[in-house]
Amino acid sequence: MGAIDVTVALLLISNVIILRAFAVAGPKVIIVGAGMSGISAAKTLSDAGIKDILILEATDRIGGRMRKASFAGLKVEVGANWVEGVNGLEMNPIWEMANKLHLRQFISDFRNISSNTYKDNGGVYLRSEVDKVIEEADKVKSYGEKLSKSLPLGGHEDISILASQRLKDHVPSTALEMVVDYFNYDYEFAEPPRVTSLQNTVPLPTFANFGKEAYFVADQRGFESLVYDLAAQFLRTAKNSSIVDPRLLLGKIVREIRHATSGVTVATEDGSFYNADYVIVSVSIGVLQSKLIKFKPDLPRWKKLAICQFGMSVYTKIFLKFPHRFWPDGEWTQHFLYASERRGYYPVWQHFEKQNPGANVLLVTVTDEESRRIEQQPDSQTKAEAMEVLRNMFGKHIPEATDVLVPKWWSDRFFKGSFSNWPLGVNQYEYDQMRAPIGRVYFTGEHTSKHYNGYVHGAYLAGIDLANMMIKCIKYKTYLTHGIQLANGSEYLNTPGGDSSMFRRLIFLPT
Ligand SMILES: Cc1cc2nc3c(=O)[nH]c(=O)nc-3n(C[C@H](O)[C@H](O)[C@H](O)COP(=O)(O)OP(=O)(O)OC[C@H]3O[C@@H](n4cnc5c(N)ncnc54)[C@H](O)[C@@H]3O)c2cc1C
Repeated sequence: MGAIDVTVALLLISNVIILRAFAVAGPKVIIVGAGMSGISAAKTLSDAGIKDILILEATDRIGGRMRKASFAGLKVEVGANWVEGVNGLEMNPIWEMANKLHLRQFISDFRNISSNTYKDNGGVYLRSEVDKVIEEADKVKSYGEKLSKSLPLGGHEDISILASQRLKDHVPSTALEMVVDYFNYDYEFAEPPRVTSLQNTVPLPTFANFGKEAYFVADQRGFESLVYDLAAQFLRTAKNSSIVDPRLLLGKIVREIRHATSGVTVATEDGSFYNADYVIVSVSIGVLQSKLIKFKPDLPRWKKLAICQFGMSVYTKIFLKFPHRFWPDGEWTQHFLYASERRGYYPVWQHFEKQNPGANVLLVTVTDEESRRIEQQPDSQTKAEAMEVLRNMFGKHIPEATDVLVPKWWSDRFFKGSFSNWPLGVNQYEYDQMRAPIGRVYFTGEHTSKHYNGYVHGAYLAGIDLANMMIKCIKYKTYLTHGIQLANGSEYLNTPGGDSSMFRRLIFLPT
């Protein structure tokens, strides 16, 4: 399968039936997007013998939100950086993959953060003062966990994390309380506790199942090398390891997906058309919300509502290069906090002296509204703001940063944010609607992971689950739908152990 002649395509697009006449035997599957979930879905199909696949990726690389960049002589991660959820009851598959490749990774130990919390008017807080605030926050969190577990499963009584704090009569309000609160929640979900669902995030399945530890990847090959390694297991590569398989097309921006009971046609921005039996859409929930891709016929209203209700947060990692180090070095100093009265103002900092001694690089993370604000201003302004904060922490005589890197995930039309966050107001049923296929159009991506939305392992597992579901449908010549009453021929589908409990009804395709 490949690009078909544009004139023929224009003729064919008006008649999907004719298009099908050009098809060769066997299911063909187009995968939109070559991030972790798209590649993991494609590999699962390939392993099951479905080799007639075509991956259409908008950018000039694979990996999506796992992306390294060159900065100050280093390779830094502008997207995913941590293997989150390690050393628990279950094995995080990403941890296994990272170890197989011997990625350089460092445990992130935040225990000493209370010795490294800075006031916005200079100096650090007393350790005992910060410990007291952390202890109080931990008590409120434990209360939230108990409350969350007591809520009815349907989600109709879900509350926000902030509401649980209010119930415990503890709403962070001082600069110190706010930065600890930010560190506990916004630093993980990239949205504030007022937005985030208690029931679906506390406790978080990632840490409950895979373990509480997180490992920071600092490897010149990049975290993205996991995706390349996965791709190389089923796509042809050249001697220099670059992927040369014609089933992966880069720079292909999908703008339209036509779907019917007879097949699908995918149109790209450069005027090409591709036809197949099925399409898997692995773009982010932010891209789905942005309508970059038009569906014809349009997605049903219930599906669009579910997509629009879910959260796409913004998490921005700002890197700054300095001529020399002026921050404390040594064990336990890697992470430090800045407690501003303006919640979320350049709050969480990190140095790389352990990973890259002498690199003289700092990383500061901002999220949500601050991220959106920063994306809209010149990087020089962002650097000036960060410098002012650093001078508040370390004094007037620190050197000026010589370089700054500000990734812009929110403005990028192929991402529209960093990762999904489960907002208050979306129950399990609506979440399932967001993930549900529409006829021959299937959806994957981190935002469709049953337990691990927002994470690399969520993207990986969602791709596998979705592909397995599709394989079943192909095998039984069926397709799945959700949320609508079907005509004759509908029945129930049970897939024990699978992730398709949401898909209640099954309809037979006309053959
Ligand atoms: C700043 C940041 C920090 C993060 N930190 C962590 C972390 O520490 N640990 C962790 O586990 N997770 C982290 N994540 C989340 C993690 O990166 C994602 O959950 C995961 O990589 C998503 O993979 P995906 O395949 O679902 O989506 P993506 O990686 O977004 O893949 C989708 C692909 O679709 C392509 N695409 C989009 N539109 C089109 C179109 N119209 N046509 C064709 N192709 C298209 C995109 O270019 C992209 O390659 C972070 C993410 C970001 C951005």
